[in-house]
Amino acid sequence: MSRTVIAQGTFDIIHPGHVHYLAEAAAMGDELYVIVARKTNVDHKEKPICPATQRRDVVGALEAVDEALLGHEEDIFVPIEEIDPDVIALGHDQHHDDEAIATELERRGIDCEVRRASARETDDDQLLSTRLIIDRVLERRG
Ligand SMILES: Cc1cc2nc3c(=O)[nH]c(=O)nc-3n(C[C@H](O)[C@H](O)[C@H](O)COP(=O)(O)O)c2cc1C
Ligand SMILES: Nc1ncnc2c1ncn2[C@@H]1O[C@H](COP(=O)(O)OP(=O)(O)OP(=O)(O)O)[C@@H](O)[C@H]1O
Repeated sequence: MSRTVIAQGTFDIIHPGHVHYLAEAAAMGDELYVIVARKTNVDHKEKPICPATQRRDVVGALEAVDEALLGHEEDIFVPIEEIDPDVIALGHDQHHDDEAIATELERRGIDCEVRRASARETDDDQLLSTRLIIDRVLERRG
């Protein structure tokens, strides 16, 4: 039976950390759906610069991704209910509580495993974070 995986994030300025996360998420199953966060739901850091449709289109063009879709504006569990995945792959630094997500999935009758992807490390000068890229741009061009 085919296993469906969901990954999620803001994906404002794409970098190799995103590519690593999505490749690892894809390897957890057969089909990878990626939910792209709406600006209104990004409240734990600066809001994204790029429009949601642009972020979705770039994520959807990555090799590991079967389908990228815009997240729901109010209830983040709506796309999950529709896709009915086997695995939710959380990013290594995502602020969401694994246990709280698992509890809500159970409450809604969604039988799905919650896993964490690993971090991509770098030993050179790569910028594996949207915030670091923006900081560098401001430093050099601001
Ligand atoms: C399982 C899961 C589903 C999500 N679904 C949505 C969604 O439908 N709409 C949305 O705007 N954000 C959704 N999010 C939230 C964002 O994708 C994300 O957690 C956060 O706001 C963006 O921060 P990040 O890029 O640092 O992860 C979801 C998060 C998780 C963990
Ligand atoms: N270096 C990395 N290694 C592995 N996963 C990463 C890395 N950077 C981001 N991700 C993952 O990609 C997903 C989307 O990340 P997000 O769009 O918040 O990017 P970001 O570059 O980390 O942003 P910011 O720097 O603004 O926090 C998250 O699940 C995050 O854990």
